[in-house]
Amino acid sequence: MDGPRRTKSWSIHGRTEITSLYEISDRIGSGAYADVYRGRRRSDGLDVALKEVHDRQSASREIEALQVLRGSRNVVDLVDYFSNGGGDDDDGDAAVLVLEFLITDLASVIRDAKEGGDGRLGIRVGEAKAWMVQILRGVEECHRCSVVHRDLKPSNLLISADGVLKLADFGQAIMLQVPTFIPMDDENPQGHADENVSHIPEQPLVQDDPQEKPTCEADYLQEIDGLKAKYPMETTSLQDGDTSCLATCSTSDVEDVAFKSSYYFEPEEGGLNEHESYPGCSKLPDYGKIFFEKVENPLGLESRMPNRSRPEIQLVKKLVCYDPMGRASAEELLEDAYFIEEPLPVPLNELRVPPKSSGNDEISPGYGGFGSDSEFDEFGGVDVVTTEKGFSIQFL
Ligand SMILES: Nc1ncnc2c1ncn2[C@@H]1O[C@H](COP(=O)(O)OP(=O)(O)OP(=O)(O)O)[C@@H](O)[C@H]1O
Repeated sequence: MDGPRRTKSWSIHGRTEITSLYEISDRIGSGAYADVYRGRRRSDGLDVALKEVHDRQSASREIEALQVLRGSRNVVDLVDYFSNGGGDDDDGDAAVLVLEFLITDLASVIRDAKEGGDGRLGIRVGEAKAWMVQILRGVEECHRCSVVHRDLKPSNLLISADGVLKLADFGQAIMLQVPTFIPMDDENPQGHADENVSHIPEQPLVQDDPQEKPTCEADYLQEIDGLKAKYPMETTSLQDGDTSCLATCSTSDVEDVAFKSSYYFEPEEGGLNEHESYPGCSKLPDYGKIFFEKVENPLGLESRMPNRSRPEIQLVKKLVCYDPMGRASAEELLEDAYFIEEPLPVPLNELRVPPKSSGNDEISPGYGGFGSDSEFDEFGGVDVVTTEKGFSIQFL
């Protein structure tokens, strides 16, 4: 007779090194790679979320990134972690991250605003700005530490009861240079994270020499080849990373390690060409894999965003700029005129923080699923068609 079937939830409840320190209660979420449980630290009653990650690479990426980002106000705090014991998910000893517990997320805020929770429809401009500033601060903190999140979406932006927004879910994150590790036991005298750590990324997630920047096109292409060799192409199903990559218009998860961002815009004879919108884009490794349907008589953002202020439209333009050299950084955007014009960002205690609600954006959408995840609705639907070269995206 077969023994009892081991389920995913069995593993965390059966691990005494975890249950001796944390009381584990309900499962509060699950995603492509993880099950998340609510918990309480036995020593002091701290509310935590225990994230059991069923994928080694995702776990090591998240642990590395969160260690580097410890102390960042707008990034979820990694309280502790337990490495996996060498097996994969089915061995029942997945890595478990102990995170500060956050009660809701931005997807719930948006959903609540659409449904008119609290008797008010929509998000006031001052509230939207306050959320945006916090997102930008979180992104700026990541980039300052050379962490690229690659999976930003409303359900990965968690929010505390007092309105502090924190970037979470770093399972797709990459490090662009060697991180300075802060040993967990600096702030954790019990030292159990250290004892349990067998965490060594299967593949290095960092570049060998962060100082060496490509100086010319040949160096740049050589660097891309080197990175490709170092991070072989993964064959993954359509998970979050792919979706995020789609949002930045790249086609694979791993190839975009440092520089990837490709667009294919079929130039017209004598018309708009790559020197106008994205100089050098044809030299990028994935050039030609994605193309957009030609837009006849483009109307411009102004017509799609009626009744918006000029700084607001300018801000969006800075965000959607094709050329990464022309695209604004989070640091620059934090200084943007939009955030100092009236109405100003509201103080955190004026933000509406509705309870977490479940919606269809909890599971990452596939390529066809843009419409449910955010305010893409405002821009109409998206039609994605597989083609011989890759796929084409048509904004309807
Ligand atoms: N620190 C936390 N506090 C409260 N809830 C959390 C926390 N971390 C995660 N969750 C909940 O668990 C869900 C899944 O977590 P997370 O997004 O990190 O997992 P994932 O498997 O990487 O998900 P995805 O499919 O989005 O990649 C989240 O949407 C959230 O509802």
